[in-house]
Amino acid sequence: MTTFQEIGISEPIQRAITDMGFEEASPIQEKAIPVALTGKDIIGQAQTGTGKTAAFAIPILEKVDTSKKYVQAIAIAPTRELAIQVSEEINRLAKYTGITSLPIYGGQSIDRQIKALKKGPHIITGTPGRLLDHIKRKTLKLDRISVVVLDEADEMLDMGFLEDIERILKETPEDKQTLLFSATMPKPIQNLAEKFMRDPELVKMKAKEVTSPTVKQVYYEVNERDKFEVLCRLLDVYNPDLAVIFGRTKRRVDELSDALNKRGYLAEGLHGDLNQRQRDVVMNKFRDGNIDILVATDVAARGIDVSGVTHVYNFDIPQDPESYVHRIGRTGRAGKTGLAITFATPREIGQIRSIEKASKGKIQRKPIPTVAEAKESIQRVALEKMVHLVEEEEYKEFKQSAGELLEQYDAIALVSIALKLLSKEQRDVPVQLTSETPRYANKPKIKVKEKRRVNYKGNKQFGRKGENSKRPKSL
Ligand SMILES: Nc1ncnc2c1ncn2[C@@H]1O[C@H](COP(=O)(O)OP(=O)(O)OP(=O)(O)O)[C@@H](O)[C@H]1O
Ligand SMILES: [Mg+2]
Repeated sequence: MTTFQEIGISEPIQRAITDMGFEEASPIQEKAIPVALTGKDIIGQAQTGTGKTAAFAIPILEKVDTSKKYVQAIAIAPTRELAIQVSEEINRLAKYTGITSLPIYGGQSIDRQIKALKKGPHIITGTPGRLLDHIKRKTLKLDRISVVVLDEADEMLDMGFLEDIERILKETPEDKQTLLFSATMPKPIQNLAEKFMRDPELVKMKAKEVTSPTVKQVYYEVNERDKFEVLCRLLDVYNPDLAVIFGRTKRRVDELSDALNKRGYLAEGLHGDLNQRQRDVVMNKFRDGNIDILVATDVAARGIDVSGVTHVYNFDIPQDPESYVHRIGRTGRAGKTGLAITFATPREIGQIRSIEKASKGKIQRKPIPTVAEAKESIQRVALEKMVHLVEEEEYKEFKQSAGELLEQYDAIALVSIALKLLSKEQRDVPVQLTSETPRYANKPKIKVKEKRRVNYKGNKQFGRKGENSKRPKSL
Protein backbone atom coordinates (compact mmCIF):
# COMPACT_ATOMS: atom_id res chain seq x y z
CA MET A 1 0.00 0.00 0.00
CA THR A 2 1.43 3.32 -1.03
CA THR A 3 0.02 6.46 0.50
CA PHE A 4 -0.17 9.78 -1.29
CA GLN A 5 2.16 11.18 1.35
CA GLU A 6 4.80 8.66 0.34
CA ILE A 7 4.70 9.75 -3.29
CA GLY A 8 5.39 13.31 -2.30
CA ILE A 9 2.04 15.06 -2.66
CA SER A 10 1.72 18.43 -0.96
CA GLU A 11 -0.44 18.78 2.12
CA PRO A 12 -3.46 20.69 0.68
CA ILE A 13 -3.88 18.12 -2.07
CA GLN A 14 -3.51 15.27 0.41
CA ARG A 15 -6.30 16.80 2.45
CA ALA A 16 -8.59 16.94 -0.59
CA ILE A 17 -7.70 13.34 -1.43
CA THR A 18 -8.71 12.32 2.08
CA ASP A 19 -12.01 14.18 1.67
CA MET A 20 -12.59 12.26 -1.55
CA GLY A 21 -12.17 9.02 0.37
CA PHE A 22 -9.05 7.74 -1.41
CA GLU A 23 -7.01 5.74 1.07
CA GLU A 24 -4.07 4.73 -1.06
CA ALA A 25 -2.68 5.56 -4.46
CA SER A 26 -3.82 3.29 -7.27
CA PRO A 27 -1.01 1.50 -9.15
CA ILE A 28 -0.98 3.95 -12.08
CA GLN A 29 -0.96 6.87 -9.65
CA GLU A 30 1.88 5.35 -7.66
CA LYS A 31 3.94 4.89 -10.82
CA ALA A 32 3.01 7.93 -12.91
CA ILE A 33 2.82 10.73 -10.34
CA PRO A 34 6.49 10.64 -9.24
CA VAL A 35 7.65 10.55 -12.88
CA ALA A 36 5.32 13.39 -13.84
CA LEU A 37 6.56 15.44 -10.89
CA THR A 38 10.06 15.32 -12.38
CA GLY A 39 8.67 17.13 -15.42
CA LYS A 40 9.03 14.25 -17.87
CA ASP A 41 6.57 13.55 -20.66
CA ILE A 42 4.50 10.44 -20.00
CA ILE A 43 2.49 7.96 -21.98
CA GLY A 44 0.29 6.40 -19.31
CA GLN A 45 -1.66 3.23 -19.87
CA ALA A 46 -3.75 1.46 -17.26
CA GLN A 47 -7.06 -0.35 -17.24
CA THR A 48 -10.36 1.51 -17.14
CA GLY A 49 -11.47 2.93 -13.81
CA THR A 50 -8.04 2.80 -12.18
CA GLY A 51 -7.61 6.51 -11.47
CA LYS A 52 -5.78 7.87 -14.51
CA THR A 53 -7.50 11.24 -14.07
CA ALA A 54 -5.93 11.89 -10.67
CA ALA A 55 -2.65 10.48 -12.02
CA PHE A 56 -2.40 13.46 -14.37
CA ALA A 57 -4.42 15.96 -12.34
CA ILE A 58 -2.25 15.80 -9.21
CA PRO A 59 1.06 16.61 -10.97
CA ILE A 60 -0.68 19.49 -12.77
CA LEU A 61 -1.92 20.89 -9.48
CA GLU A 62 1.56 20.63 -8.00
CA LYS A 63 2.90 22.66 -10.91
CA VAL A 64 0.35 25.50 -11.02
CA ASP A 65 1.37 28.80 -9.46
CA THR A 66 -1.72 30.42 -7.91
CA SER A 67 -0.06 33.84 -7.80
CA LYS A 68 -0.27 33.88 -11.59
CA LYS A 69 -3.71 34.49 -13.01
CA TYR A 70 -3.40 32.85 -16.39
CA VAL A 71 -3.93 29.44 -17.92
CA GLN A 72 -1.05 27.16 -17.00
CA ALA A 73 -2.36 23.75 -18.05
CA ILE A 74 -4.88 22.27 -20.47
CA ALA A 75 -6.43 18.83 -20.67
CA ILE A 76 -7.97 17.83 -24.00
CA ALA A 77 -10.68 15.17 -24.04
CA PRO A 78 -12.76 13.65 -26.86
CA THR A 79 -16.25 14.38 -25.51
CA ARG A 80 -18.00 17.20 -23.70
CA GLU A 81 -19.15 15.02 -20.83
CA LEU A 82 -15.59 13.88 -20.25
CA ALA A 83 -14.22 17.43 -20.37
CA ILE A 84 -16.75 18.42 -17.68
CA GLN A 85 -15.99 15.38 -15.56
CA VAL A 86 -12.22 15.88 -15.70
CA SER A 87 -12.63 19.50 -14.69
CA GLU A 88 -14.82 18.49 -11.76
CA GLU A 89 -12.27 15.94 -10.56
CA ILE A 90 -9.50 18.55 -10.83
CA ASN A 91 -11.58 21.04 -8.86
CA ARG A 92 -12.26 18.48 -6.14
CA LEU A 93 -8.53 17.76 -5.85
CA ALA A 94 -7.79 21.51 -5.91
CA LYS A 95 -10.25 22.31 -3.10
CA TYR A 96 -7.59 23.57 -0.65
CA THR A 97 -5.13 24.99 -3.17
CA GLY A 98 -6.87 28.06 -4.60
CA ILE A 99 -6.43 26.59 -8.09
CA THR A 100 -9.41 26.65 -10.43
CA SER A 101 -10.27 24.58 -13.46
CA LEU A 102 -12.79 25.48 -16.16
CA PRO A 103 -14.34 23.18 -18.76
CA ILE A 104 -14.95 24.63 -22.21
CA TYR A 105 -16.77 22.63 -24.83
CA GLY A 106 -19.05 22.91 -27.82
CA GLY A 107 -22.77 23.43 -27.36
CA GLN A 108 -22.36 25.84 -24.48
CA SER A 109 -22.71 29.59 -24.94
CA ILE A 110 -19.39 30.98 -26.13
CA ASP A 111 -20.05 34.33 -24.44
CA ARG A 112 -20.52 32.65 -21.14
CA GLN A 113 -17.25 30.80 -21.64
CA ILE A 114 -15.46 34.03 -22.60
CA LYS A 115 -16.68 35.63 -19.37
CA ALA A 116 -15.52 32.63 -17.35
CA LEU A 117 -12.13 32.67 -19.12
CA LYS A 118 -11.68 36.33 -18.16
CA LYS A 119 -11.79 35.34 -14.50
CA GLY A 120 -8.38 33.74 -14.96
CA PRO A 121 -8.77 29.99 -14.43
CA HIS A 122 -5.46 28.18 -14.02
CA ILE A 123 -6.48 24.99 -15.79
CA ILE A 124 -8.73 24.47 -18.82
CA THR A 125 -10.26 21.17 -19.83
CA GLY A 126 -11.95 21.03 -23.20
CA THR A 127 -12.87 19.37 -26.41
CA PRO A 128 -10.58 20.09 -29.38
CA GLY A 129 -13.07 22.07 -31.51
CA ARG A 130 -14.09 24.56 -28.87
CA LEU A 131 -10.54 25.00 -27.61
CA LEU A 132 -9.49 25.94 -31.14
CA ASP A 133 -12.42 28.29 -31.46
CA HIS A 134 -11.26 30.21 -28.38
CA ILE A 135 -7.68 30.19 -29.58
CA LYS A 136 -8.78 31.75 -32.89
CA ARG A 137 -10.84 34.39 -31.07
CA LYS A 138 -7.82 35.05 -28.87
CA THR A 139 -9.97 34.45 -25.82
CA LEU A 140 -7.67 31.60 -24.84
CA LYS A 141 -3.90 32.00 -24.86
CA LEU A 142 -1.70 29.01 -24.45
CA ASP A 143 1.72 30.65 -24.65
CA ARG A 144 2.37 30.26 -20.93
CA ILE A 145 1.13 26.69 -20.62
CA SER A 146 3.40 24.34 -18.76
CA VAL A 147 1.42 21.09 -19.04
CA VAL A 148 -0.79 19.59 -21.74
CA VAL A 149 -2.81 16.42 -21.15
CA LEU A 150 -4.32 14.34 -23.90
CA ASP A 151 -6.92 12.14 -22.22
CA GLU A 152 -8.15 9.28 -24.41
CA ALA A 153 -5.68 10.31 -27.08
CA ASP A 154 -6.35 7.25 -29.25
CA GLU A 155 -10.05 8.08 -29.40
CA MET A 156 -9.30 11.65 -30.42
CA LEU A 157 -7.25 10.30 -33.31
CA ASP A 158 -10.05 7.92 -34.28
CA MET A 159 -12.54 10.78 -34.24
CA GLY A 160 -10.34 12.71 -36.67
CA PHE A 161 -9.15 15.32 -34.19
CA LEU A 162 -5.48 14.96 -35.16
CA GLU A 163 -5.34 18.24 -37.08
CA ASP A 164 -7.16 20.15 -34.37
CA ILE A 165 -4.80 18.79 -31.76
CA GLU A 166 -1.78 19.70 -33.89
CA ARG A 167 -3.09 23.23 -34.20
CA ILE A 168 -3.71 23.52 -30.47
CA LEU A 169 -0.27 22.17 -29.62
CA LYS A 170 1.34 24.68 -32.00
CA GLU A 171 0.10 27.42 -29.69
CA THR A 172 1.85 25.98 -26.68
CA PRO A 173 5.49 26.54 -25.65
CA GLU A 174 8.18 24.10 -26.77
CA ASP A 175 9.30 23.25 -23.28
CA LYS A 176 5.93 22.23 -21.88
CA GLN A 177 5.29 18.83 -20.38
CA THR A 178 2.93 16.51 -22.29
CA LEU A 179 0.97 13.72 -20.63
CA LEU A 180 -0.99 11.23 -22.67
CA PHE A 181 -3.36 8.76 -21.02
CA SER A 182 -5.67 5.95 -22.12
CA ALA A 183 -6.58 2.37 -21.28
CA THR A 184 -5.74 1.41 -24.87
CA MET A 185 -2.69 2.45 -26.88
CA PRO A 186 -2.98 1.36 -30.50
CA LYS A 187 -0.08 1.84 -32.88
CA PRO A 188 -0.97 5.28 -34.34
CA ILE A 189 -0.65 6.74 -30.87
CA GLN A 190 3.04 5.96 -30.90
CA ASN A 191 3.42 8.11 -34.01
CA LEU A 192 1.56 10.91 -32.29
CA ALA A 193 3.84 10.52 -29.29
CA GLU A 194 6.96 10.67 -31.43
CA LYS A 195 5.69 13.79 -33.12
CA PHE A 196 4.55 15.75 -30.11
CA MET A 197 6.41 14.46 -27.10
CA ARG A 198 9.96 14.78 -25.85
CA ASP A 199 11.51 11.48 -24.88
CA PRO A 200 8.31 10.26 -23.25
CA GLU A 201 8.42 7.62 -20.55
CA LEU A 202 5.99 4.78 -21.03
CA VAL A 203 4.21 4.16 -17.73
CA LYS A 204 2.22 1.06 -18.29
CA MET A 205 0.59 -1.26 -15.82
CA LYS A 206 1.59 -4.80 -16.52
CA ALA A 207 -1.57 -6.82 -16.80
CA LYS A 208 -2.66 -9.90 -18.64
CA GLU A 209 -5.91 -8.37 -19.81
CA VAL A 210 -6.54 -4.96 -21.29
CA THR A 211 -9.99 -5.03 -19.71
CA SER A 212 -10.46 -4.39 -16.02
CA PRO A 213 -10.14 -7.60 -13.98
CA THR A 214 -13.06 -6.53 -11.78
CA VAL A 215 -15.49 -6.75 -14.70
CA LYS A 216 -16.98 -10.17 -15.34
CA GLN A 217 -17.66 -10.61 -19.05
CA VAL A 218 -20.43 -12.70 -20.56
CA TYR A 219 -22.18 -12.92 -23.91
CA TYR A 220 -25.50 -14.18 -25.18
CA GLU A 221 -26.11 -15.42 -28.67
CA VAL A 222 -29.29 -13.61 -29.70
CA ASN A 223 -31.01 -13.06 -33.00
CA GLU A 224 -31.41 -9.43 -33.92
CA ARG A 225 -35.21 -9.59 -33.62
CA ASP A 226 -35.09 -11.14 -30.15
CA LYS A 227 -32.61 -8.72 -28.63
CA PHE A 228 -35.12 -6.47 -26.95
CA GLU A 229 -37.06 -9.26 -25.25
CA VAL A 230 -33.82 -10.82 -24.03
CA LEU A 231 -32.65 -7.44 -22.76
CA CYS A 232 -35.84 -7.00 -20.72
CA ARG A 233 -35.50 -10.49 -19.29
CA LEU A 234 -31.89 -9.84 -18.30
CA LEU A 235 -32.75 -6.49 -16.75
CA ASP A 236 -35.39 -8.27 -14.68
CA VAL A 237 -33.06 -11.09 -13.68
CA TYR A 238 -30.09 -8.88 -12.77
CA ASN A 239 -32.07 -5.89 -11.51
CA PRO A 240 -29.08 -3.53 -11.84
CA ASP A 241 -28.60 -0.50 -9.62
CA LEU A 242 -27.47 1.54 -12.60
CA ALA A 243 -26.84 0.18 -16.08
CA VAL A 244 -25.42 1.56 -19.30
CA ILE A 245 -26.74 0.07 -22.53
CA PHE A 246 -24.74 0.77 -25.67
CA GLY A 247 -26.42 0.87 -29.06
CA ARG A 248 -24.83 1.21 -32.47
CA THR A 249 -26.56 4.31 -33.78
CA LYS A 250 -28.45 7.39 -32.59
CA ARG A 251 -31.69 5.97 -33.98
CA ARG A 252 -31.06 2.75 -32.13
CA VAL A 253 -30.50 4.63 -28.88
CA ASP A 254 -33.71 6.65 -29.29
CA GLU A 255 -35.81 3.61 -30.17
CA LEU A 256 -34.34 1.56 -27.39
CA SER A 257 -34.86 4.13 -24.66
CA ASP A 258 -38.46 4.72 -25.84
CA ALA A 259 -39.12 1.00 -25.87
CA LEU A 260 -37.65 0.54 -22.38
CA ASN A 261 -39.84 3.33 -21.04
CA LYS A 262 -42.90 1.72 -22.59
CA ARG A 263 -42.05 -1.41 -20.66
CA GLY A 264 -41.78 0.48 -17.39
CA TYR A 265 -38.02 0.94 -17.04
CA LEU A 266 -36.52 4.31 -16.16
CA ALA A 267 -34.23 4.89 -19.12
CA GLU A 268 -32.98 7.83 -21.16
CA GLY A 269 -30.84 8.12 -24.25
CA LEU A 270 -27.58 9.99 -24.80
CA HIS A 271 -26.08 10.71 -28.20
CA GLY A 272 -24.57 13.46 -30.28
CA ASP A 273 -27.82 14.69 -31.85
CA LEU A 274 -29.17 15.95 -28.54
CA ASN A 275 -28.42 19.55 -27.69
CA GLN A 276 -26.02 20.22 -24.87
CA ARG A 277 -28.75 21.05 -22.37
CA GLN A 278 -30.49 17.76 -23.06
CA ARG A 279 -27.17 15.92 -22.74
CA ASP A 280 -26.47 17.59 -19.40
CA VAL A 281 -29.96 16.79 -18.10
CA VAL A 282 -29.64 13.12 -19.02
CA MET A 283 -26.17 12.78 -17.46
CA ASN A 284 -27.26 14.52 -14.27
CA LYS A 285 -30.36 12.35 -13.96
CA PHE A 286 -28.20 9.28 -14.34
CA ARG A 287 -25.58 10.46 -11.86
CA ASP A 288 -28.30 11.31 -9.33
CA GLY A 289 -30.03 7.96 -9.82
CA ASN A 290 -33.23 9.54 -11.16
CA ILE A 291 -32.98 7.15 -14.06
CA ASP A 292 -31.58 3.62 -13.73
CA ILE A 293 -30.56 3.07 -17.31
CA LEU A 294 -28.48 5.18 -19.63
CA VAL A 295 -28.84 4.14 -23.25
CA ALA A 296 -25.96 5.58 -25.25
CA THR A 297 -23.86 5.51 -28.37
CA ASP A 298 -20.09 5.33 -27.99
CA VAL A 299 -20.22 8.98 -26.91
CA ALA A 300 -20.47 7.60 -23.35
CA ALA A 301 -17.91 4.84 -23.84
CA ARG A 302 -14.78 6.76 -22.91
CA GLY A 303 -13.77 7.93 -19.49
CA ILE A 304 -17.25 8.50 -18.08
CA ASP A 305 -17.22 7.71 -14.38
CA VAL A 306 -20.56 7.18 -12.66
CA SER A 307 -20.31 5.32 -9.41
CA GLY A 308 -22.93 2.64 -8.93
CA VAL A 309 -22.97 1.34 -12.52
CA THR A 310 -23.26 -2.39 -11.88
CA HIS A 311 -23.97 -3.52 -15.45
CA VAL A 312 -22.96 -2.62 -18.99
CA TYR A 313 -24.91 -4.05 -21.91
CA ASN A 314 -23.60 -4.14 -25.44
CA PHE A 315 -27.01 -4.34 -27.08
CA ASP A 316 -25.12 -4.12 -30.36
CA ILE A 317 -21.66 -5.61 -30.46
CA PRO A 318 -19.00 -2.88 -30.53
CA GLN A 319 -17.24 -2.12 -33.79
CA ASP A 320 -13.76 -2.84 -32.55
CA PRO A 321 -12.01 -4.27 -29.51
CA GLU A 322 -11.02 -0.83 -28.19
CA SER A 323 -14.61 0.27 -28.10
CA TYR A 324 -15.46 -2.93 -26.22
CA VAL A 325 -12.73 -2.34 -23.63
CA HIS A 326 -13.86 1.22 -22.93
CA ARG A 327 -17.59 0.49 -22.98
CA ILE A 328 -17.38 -2.31 -20.45
CA GLY A 329 -15.04 -0.18 -18.38
CA ARG A 330 -18.03 1.99 -17.37
CA THR A 331 -18.58 -0.62 -14.67
CA GLY A 332 -16.12 -2.27 -12.27
CA ARG A 333 -14.45 1.07 -11.45
CA ALA A 334 -12.27 1.93 -8.46
CA GLY A 335 -11.97 -1.70 -7.39
CA LYS A 336 -15.69 -2.45 -7.50
CA THR A 337 -17.05 -5.41 -9.39
CA GLY A 338 -19.28 -5.19 -12.44
CA LEU A 339 -20.88 -7.33 -15.10
CA ALA A 340 -20.52 -6.74 -18.84
CA ILE A 341 -23.10 -8.38 -21.09
CA THR A 342 -22.70 -8.51 -24.85
CA PHE A 343 -25.30 -9.59 -27.39
CA ALA A 344 -23.94 -11.29 -30.47
CA THR A 345 -26.07 -12.48 -33.36
CA PRO A 346 -25.05 -15.90 -34.73
CA ARG A 347 -23.03 -14.15 -37.44
CA GLU A 348 -21.19 -12.06 -34.86
CA ILE A 349 -19.79 -14.86 -32.74
CA GLY A 350 -16.47 -14.56 -34.58
CA GLN A 351 -16.23 -10.98 -33.39
CA ILE A 352 -16.53 -12.12 -29.79
CA ARG A 353 -13.46 -14.26 -30.44
CA SER A 354 -11.57 -11.34 -32.02
CA ILE A 355 -12.36 -9.17 -29.02
CA GLU A 356 -11.20 -11.91 -26.66
CA LYS A 357 -7.99 -12.28 -28.61
CA ALA A 358 -7.24 -8.59 -28.76
CA SER A 359 -8.12 -7.84 -25.15
CA LYS A 360 -6.65 -11.11 -23.82
CA GLY A 361 -9.79 -11.68 -21.80
CA LYS A 362 -12.41 -14.39 -21.58
CA ILE A 363 -16.02 -13.70 -22.47
CA GLN A 364 -18.16 -16.51 -21.18
CA ARG A 365 -21.21 -17.69 -23.09
CA LYS A 366 -24.47 -17.79 -21.12
CA PRO A 367 -27.84 -19.35 -21.84
CA ILE A 368 -30.71 -16.90 -22.24
CA PRO A 369 -32.84 -16.85 -19.08
CA THR A 370 -36.32 -18.27 -19.51
CA VAL A 371 -39.50 -16.22 -19.14
CA ALA A 372 -40.16 -18.10 -15.90
CA GLU A 373 -36.77 -17.07 -14.49
CA ALA A 374 -37.42 -13.46 -15.38
CA LYS A 375 -40.86 -13.61 -13.76
CA GLU A 376 -39.39 -15.12 -10.63
CA SER A 377 -36.94 -12.22 -10.40
CA ILE A 378 -39.68 -9.66 -10.89
CA GLN A 379 -41.59 -11.27 -8.02
CA ARG A 380 -38.49 -11.35 -5.86
CA VAL A 381 -37.88 -7.65 -6.44
CA ALA A 382 -41.52 -6.81 -5.62
CA LEU A 383 -41.28 -8.89 -2.48
CA GLU A 384 -38.08 -7.18 -1.37
CA LYS A 385 -39.73 -3.83 -2.01
CA MET A 386 -42.72 -4.83 0.09
CA VAL A 387 -40.60 -6.11 2.98
CA HIS A 388 -38.58 -2.92 2.89
CA LEU A 389 -41.70 -0.74 3.02
CA VAL A 390 -43.14 -2.78 5.88
CA GLU A 391 -39.89 -2.48 7.82
CA GLU A 392 -39.84 1.24 7.20
CA GLU A 393 -43.45 1.32 8.46
CA GLU A 394 -44.62 3.21 5.42
CA TYR A 395 -48.18 1.95 5.56
CA LYS A 396 -49.89 3.69 8.46
CA GLU A 397 -52.34 5.70 6.35
CA PHE A 398 -53.58 2.48 4.72
CA LYS A 399 -54.13 0.57 7.93
CA GLN A 400 -57.87 1.09 8.17
CA SER A 401 -58.54 0.06 4.57
CA ALA A 402 -56.31 -2.94 5.07
CA GLY A 403 -58.29 -4.01 8.12
CA GLU A 404 -61.55 -3.70 6.23
CA LEU A 405 -60.22 -5.72 3.30
CA LEU A 406 -58.94 -8.44 5.60
CA GLU A 407 -62.38 -8.89 7.10
CA GLN A 408 -63.79 -9.65 3.68
CA TYR A 409 -61.00 -11.40 1.79
CA ASP A 410 -58.35 -14.02 2.21
CA ALA A 411 -55.00 -12.59 3.43
CA ILE A 412 -52.93 -14.56 0.91
CA ALA A 413 -55.05 -13.28 -1.97
CA LEU A 414 -54.65 -9.71 -0.79
CA VAL A 415 -50.87 -9.88 -0.37
CA SER A 416 -50.52 -11.59 -3.75
CA ILE A 417 -52.44 -8.81 -5.44
CA ALA A 418 -50.35 -6.20 -3.67
CA LEU A 419 -47.23 -7.96 -4.97
CA LYS A 420 -48.66 -8.09 -8.45
CA LEU A 421 -49.31 -4.37 -8.37
CA LEU A 422 -45.78 -3.74 -7.16
CA SER A 423 -44.32 -5.81 -10.00
CA LYS A 424 -43.64 -4.11 -13.26
CA GLU A 425 -46.78 -4.39 -15.30
CA GLN A 426 -45.99 -3.32 -18.79
CA ARG A 427 -44.29 -6.50 -19.93
CA ASP A 428 -46.60 -7.11 -22.85
CA VAL A 429 -46.57 -3.65 -24.41
CA PRO A 430 -45.53 -4.32 -28.01
CA VAL A 431 -42.40 -2.55 -29.21
CA GLN A 432 -40.67 -2.46 -32.54
CA LEU A 433 -37.03 -1.67 -33.15
CA THR A 434 -35.55 -1.01 -36.56
CA SER A 435 -32.91 -3.64 -37.19
CA GLU A 436 -29.33 -2.45 -37.43
CA THR A 437 -26.80 -3.66 -39.93
CA PRO A 438 -23.53 -4.51 -38.26
CA ARG A 439 -20.50 -2.41 -39.02
CA TYR A 440 -17.41 -4.10 -37.77
CA ALA A 441 -13.89 -2.98 -38.41
CA ASN A 442 -12.51 -6.44 -37.64
CA LYS A 443 -9.09 -4.98 -37.05
CA PRO A 444 -7.98 -5.67 -33.53
CA LYS A 445 -5.65 -2.80 -32.76
CA ILE A 446 -4.81 -3.47 -29.15
CA LYS A 447 -1.41 -4.91 -28.46
CA VAL A 448 -0.49 -6.24 -25.09
CA LYS A 449 2.99 -7.62 -24.89
CA GLU A 450 3.19 -8.76 -21.30
CA LYS A 451 2.57 -12.44 -20.90
CA ARG A 452 3.05 -12.52 -17.18
CA ARG A 453 0.13 -11.68 -14.99
CA VAL A 454 1.11 -9.27 -12.31
CA ASN A 455 -1.33 -9.24 -9.50
CA TYR A 456 -2.01 -5.60 -9.22
CA LYS A 457 -3.02 -4.32 -5.87
CA GLY A 458 -6.09 -2.65 -7.28
CA ASN A 459 -7.42 -6.11 -7.87
CA LYS A 460 -7.48 -6.68 -4.19
CA GLN A 461 -9.17 -3.44 -3.46
CA PHE A 462 -8.61 0.14 -4.20
CA GLY A 463 -11.73 1.93 -3.53
CA ARG A 464 -13.24 4.65 -1.53
CA LYS A 465 -13.34 4.35 2.19
CA GLY A 466 -16.56 2.81 3.43
CA GLU A 467 -17.64 1.66 -0.01
CA ASN A 468 -18.08 -2.06 -0.13
CA SER A 469 -17.69 -3.53 -3.52
CA LYS A 470 -21.04 -4.80 -4.58
CA ARG A 471 -21.15 -8.05 -6.46
CA PRO A 472 -23.53 -8.23 -9.34
CA LYS A 473 -26.21 -10.79 -8.73
CA SER A 474 -24.92 -14.06 -10.07
CA LEU A 475 -26.49 -15.73 -13.03
N1 LIG B 1 -6.56 6.29 -5.24
C1 LIG B 1 -7.86 6.13 -5.38
N2 LIG B 1 -8.61 5.48 -4.47
C2 LIG B 1 -9.94 5.31 -4.62
N3 LIG B 1 -10.65 5.77 -5.67
C3 LIG B 1 -9.97 6.42 -6.62
C4 LIG B 1 -8.55 6.64 -6.53
N4 LIG B 1 -8.16 7.33 -7.63
C5 LIG B 1 -9.27 7.53 -8.36
N5 LIG B 1 -10.35 7.01 -7.77
C6 LIG B 1 -11.74 7.03 -8.27
O1 LIG B 1 -11.84 5.96 -9.20
C7 LIG B 1 -12.78 6.29 -10.21
C8 LIG B 1 -12.17 6.05 -11.59
O2 LIG B 1 -11.14 6.96 -11.83
P1 LIG B 1 -10.86 7.58 -13.27
O3 LIG B 1 -12.11 8.09 -13.89
O4 LIG B 1 -9.72 8.50 -13.14
O5 LIG B 1 -10.42 6.25 -14.06
P2 LIG B 1 -9.65 6.12 -15.44
O6 LIG B 1 -8.47 5.25 -15.19
O7 LIG B 1 -9.43 7.44 -16.04
O8 LIG B 1 -10.71 5.27 -16.29
P3 LIG B 1 -11.07 5.35 -17.87
O9 LIG B 1 -10.03 4.53 -18.58
O10 LIG B 1 -12.41 4.71 -17.95
O11 LIG B 1 -11.04 6.77 -18.25
C9 LIG B 1 -13.18 7.72 -9.97
O12 LIG B 1 -14.43 7.76 -9.33
C10 LIG B 1 -12.10 8.25 -9.07
O13 LIG B 1 -12.55 9.32 -8.27
MG1 LIG C 1 -10.12 8.46 -17.69
